[in-house]
Amino acid sequence: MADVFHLGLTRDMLHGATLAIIPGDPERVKRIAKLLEEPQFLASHREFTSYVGKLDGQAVVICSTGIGGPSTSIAVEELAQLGIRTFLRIGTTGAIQTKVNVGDLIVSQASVRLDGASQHFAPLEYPAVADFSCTSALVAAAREQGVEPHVGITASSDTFYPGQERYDTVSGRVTQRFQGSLKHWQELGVLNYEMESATLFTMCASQGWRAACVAGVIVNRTQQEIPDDAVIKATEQKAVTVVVEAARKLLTA
Ligand SMILES: O=P(O)(O)O[C@H]1O[C@H](CO)[C@@H](O)[C@H]1O
Ligand SMILES: O=c1cc[nH]c(=O)[nH]1
Repeated sequence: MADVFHLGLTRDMLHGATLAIIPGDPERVKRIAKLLEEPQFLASHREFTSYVGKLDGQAVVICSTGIGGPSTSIAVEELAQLGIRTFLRIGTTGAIQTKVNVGDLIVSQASVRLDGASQHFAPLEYPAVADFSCTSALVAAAREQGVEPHVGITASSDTFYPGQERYDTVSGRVTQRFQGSLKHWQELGVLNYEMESATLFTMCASQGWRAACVAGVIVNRTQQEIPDDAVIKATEQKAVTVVVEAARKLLTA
């Protein structure tokens, strides 16, 4: 029987791992696992697919979070119940600054809390901030791959469409709160939109766990809306390599 409600995992299955790599997309889990030693499929329930493997002999878990804060909060809580204390998110993202190109990587230092789930962990005044050592490991790992990541603030939204001020919907409607918000975030220096980091950072910082986030830029909202499949694949792979090498650094530090 599983030790936790949703993930279908027991503590024994994790082989003592304290670090997890957490993509949003379940399909990405296997691609990450291929870069580990002795990768082993663990479970697949709902949006949560998990593998365990090793980096330099130390156990690492990979578990998808699904899209958005609520499912991320479940994955992170249940992984923490099983002993995980460091969470490295690897995602995809839409940039909103002209200086950021499709194919670039963004490491989030902190996130604007446009989600709901983070408010179930700490009040809105509390910052959604990444762990410094994990963030530094992501930046160092990227540089070692010859990639200079953008490091800065991310807007983390519960919704892909209105919360990220997309008008290309059936109704074409964006509620008042978000009308003009993309421009406002641009002016405030926000780099990008994604959907999980605010929940992840808030729940981890407020409970003494470490979290960081690297994301591959698959669209730039100042240029185009629909991403190219080949670009998605290549960009994701770049971010996957960086997150695995960052995990290795943190495990051997
Ligand atoms: O590629 P993932 O990790 O899922 O991340 C991004 O992609 C999804 C939206 O398409 C959201 O989850 C967003 O945060
Ligand atoms: O624009 C984008 C692209 C990926 N993920 C998001 O949340 N937004």
